[in-house]
Amino acid sequence: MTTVLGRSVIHRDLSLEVHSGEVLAIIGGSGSGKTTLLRLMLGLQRPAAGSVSIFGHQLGNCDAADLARVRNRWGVLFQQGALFSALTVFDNIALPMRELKDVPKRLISELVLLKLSQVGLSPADALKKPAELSGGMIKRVALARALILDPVLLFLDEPTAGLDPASSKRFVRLIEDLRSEMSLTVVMVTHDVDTLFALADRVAVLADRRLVGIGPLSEVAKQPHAFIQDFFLGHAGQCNEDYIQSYRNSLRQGPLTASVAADAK
Ligand SMILES: Nc1ncnc2c1ncn2[C@@H]1O[C@H](COP(=O)(O)OP(=O)(O)OP(=O)(O)O)[C@@H](O)[C@H]1O
Repeated sequence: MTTVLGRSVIHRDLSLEVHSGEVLAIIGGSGSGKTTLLRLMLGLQRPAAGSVSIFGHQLGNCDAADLARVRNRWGVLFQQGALFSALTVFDNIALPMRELKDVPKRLISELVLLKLSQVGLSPADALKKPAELSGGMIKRVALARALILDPVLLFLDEPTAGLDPASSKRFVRLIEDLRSEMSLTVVMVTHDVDTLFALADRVAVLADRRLVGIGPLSEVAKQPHAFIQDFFLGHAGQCNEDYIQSYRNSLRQGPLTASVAADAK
């Protein structure tokens, strides 16, 4: 696949496959085309050459009904949460269900409250507006909205950006819990090494308009490309299976409910 924006070639002959059930992380320097790649996968942008296929459908060839069906099988967590400031938490989360039109009101209510509790928020939070929420809570509400249609695929754009280290750890743990509970496939863009250690099964590295590395973190981190070496600088001793496993185990310790309360504004 080749992507051109304006006069610039952003990706040249790039090929990427996402495996069912995995967490694939996309990393790369600023301006390397990570967000553009995500937008291509979401059908928000078209490649100049090549194609994007998802659930057996080629995005460029789908009619509106097929595209809607495909979109209903994925959820997206945008970088800033992208909540509507005029809507309550409840209405923000309910939005994708209301767009389906024929879902009964009572079912919408039940599902919104269920998703709220799944992301560690209380029914009282449903009445709040985004301005009344902490950064960690905004991410949780945005995640609840991304999951409201029970997707099989979840896209995360910089899921921990803007969170302090403790909130970031809590949010990563929540993603991991939900991922295993819901058997999700996850594609995430991140620049945060801790988030990679915590979640990624495979890492894809964008640089020089192409993928300069793809595979398990422990293998990718060994590759000599300058961006990869800079990215993992100071983490060389940690990029091995034993460290990654013990880091993941340490994140799982302690009750989740207590840590959720710490995100409250
Ligand atoms: N609409 C556009 N027209 C022309 N160039 C664009 C457009 N949108 C983005 N670009 C350029 O495409 C390149 C890739 O942008 P993109 O946002 O995908 O990078 P990124 O890796 O996500 O960067 P960051 O980590 O800084 O968010 C950048 O050089 C950007 O300037």
